[in-house]
Amino acid sequence: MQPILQIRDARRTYATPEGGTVNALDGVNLDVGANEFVTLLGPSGCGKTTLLRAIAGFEELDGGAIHLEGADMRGIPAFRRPVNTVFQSYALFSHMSVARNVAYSLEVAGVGKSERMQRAGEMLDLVGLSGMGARKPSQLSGGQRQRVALARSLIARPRILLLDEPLSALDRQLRQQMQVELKNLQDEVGVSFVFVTHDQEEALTMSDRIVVMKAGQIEQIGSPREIYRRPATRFVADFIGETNMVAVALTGDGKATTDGGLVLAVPSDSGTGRATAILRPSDLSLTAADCAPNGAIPGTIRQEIYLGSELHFLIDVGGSIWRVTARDDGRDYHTGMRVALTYDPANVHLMPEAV
Ligand SMILES: Nc1ncnc2c1ncn2[C@@H]1O[C@H](COP(=O)(O)OP(=O)(O)OP(=O)(O)O)[C@@H](O)[C@H]1O
Repeated sequence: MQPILQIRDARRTYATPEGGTVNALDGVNLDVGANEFVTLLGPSGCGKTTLLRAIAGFEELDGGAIHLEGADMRGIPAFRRPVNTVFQSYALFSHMSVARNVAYSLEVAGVGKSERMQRAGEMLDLVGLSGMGARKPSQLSGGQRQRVALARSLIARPRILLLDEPLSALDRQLRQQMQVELKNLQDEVGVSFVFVTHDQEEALTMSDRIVVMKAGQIEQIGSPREIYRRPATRFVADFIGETNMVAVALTGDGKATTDGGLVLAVPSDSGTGRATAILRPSDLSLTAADCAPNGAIPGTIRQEIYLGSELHFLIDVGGSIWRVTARDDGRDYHTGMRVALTYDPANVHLMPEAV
């Protein structure tokens, strides 16, 4: 099936006031399918917003091409593209009613009032604001205003909705609620979403696929599970959640040896040579040193961090610090205690050492 959005070798260089240049987009390739929720994730300055603005038509590329529904977008102004954008600051018209805000693009397009109001009502139902059309934006909460902005963007039935950190102004609880709602809404309306965030948890929660960017390039594209479980590079492993990374030599018999002489069990088909082994803190379990099974990793608790139902531990393993997340099982673990770490070898992910 033809992708709705095709990006080929997109390049954009900015001249900086300091006299240098920045490659904001440095050869980006990406396809987005119909009804897909794709998230652009990466640290500040990696090029997420530049890519979104190039898709929307607010920014020209220096090289490469963007196709929407098969059509080359070069020279096509923003308002003629089958996309709409939701920004962090929702920029509603404060003097207009909520319904009129939502219907504004239809008003500009000359659609008659009764149809406008009917469609605005449908959109407000969709985003959970039934009956609030007569209010002014100032009479709504932050989360409700963001929903009005969504309704306003969806009313013109774009094929793709671009969302630039739309939840970042909301407090944590509302934000988590809106993450679930936004994903449900996207399923319901069947529009492709390209969502920008630097919040990895948000990306994992909502996306069908995550695009991890670094310095104008794509590091990895994959499902949330692939990105979390099988990071392609150290950068991705580090950026998505907490990680234990250790350099090892694979000995080919389902074993690997760290530079400190520790022997780890790894998946049996792992081959030989140098590699980086990755173990997530939640894949490690903690036991007291005196009841450790064979092959457990010995260590000493350096710090214990209490987080309600979970405990986080920093464990000294032969001079390097490993992170472990454990459920609070009521046992008395304390700083300085000798412990052992156990794990399922199938959960050890191996990466080539160089990346
Ligand atoms: N108009 C501009 N002039 C010069 N440099 C720019 C301009 N716009 C962006 N840049 C630079 O291009 C790079 C990418 O910026 P961009 O806004 O796309 O990053 P981002 O990933 O969206 O970051 P953030 O998460 O902070 O919004 C940055 O190094 C930025 O400083």
